[in-house]
Amino acid sequence: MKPNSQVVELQDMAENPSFRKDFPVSWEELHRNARALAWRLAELGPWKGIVAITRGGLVPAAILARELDVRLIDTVCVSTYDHQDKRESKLLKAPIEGDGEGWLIVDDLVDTGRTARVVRDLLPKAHFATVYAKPAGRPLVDTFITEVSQDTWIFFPWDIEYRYAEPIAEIRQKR
Ligand SMILES: O=P(O)(O)OC[C@H]1O[C@H](OP(=O)(O)OP(=O)(O)O)[C@H](O)[C@@H]1O
Ligand code: HPA
Ligand SMILES: [Mg+2]
Repeated sequence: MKPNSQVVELQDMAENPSFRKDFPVSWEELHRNARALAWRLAELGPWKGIVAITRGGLVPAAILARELDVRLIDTVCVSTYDHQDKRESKLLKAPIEGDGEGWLIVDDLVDTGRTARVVRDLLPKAHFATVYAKPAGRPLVDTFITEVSQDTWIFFPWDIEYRYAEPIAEIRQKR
């Protein structure tokens, strides 16, 4: 997202027919959900290590690593979106070698599942965990915490800042 452009982005989003609802997530909410994910994953471990899908998976991976006492952390670098526009998934850096058995793959969310499919193909035996899931990507995730509808765009705390919020009545008047 461009700096200082949240209002513009939210208006863009309202005009984007694919994403009709916005779902802003605070740092506290993300932390709480990532810890809830850690409780579930703690029962399924122990884990050899974590593979974080950059960049969105880095913050949840750090929280999970702390909670699960995992010190071995790798990354797989995949880029699929240019803000809300989908592109070809590009693999910029591969993760550990092997089939991923005993490893945890972590991302912030699955949306269409395109990114997840790329990483699952690389590490077919790893356990795939995300904080959020949309219905199209849900079958690709082993463990997640919160489901949101497909027409929702999740705004993560690292992509937003505190701003004046227009009253709902005024937003509705303009539609
Ligand atoms: O299920 P999908 O439709 O593939 O969408 C989910 C992926 O999209 C986002 O990453 P993005 O490509 O925007 O890169 P980023 O994590 O570096 O922001 C998000 O962090 C997931 O990795
Ligand atoms: O809803 C979303 N929010 C942030 N990044 C994303 N990448 C795909 N879908 C989303
Ligand atoms: Mg990502």
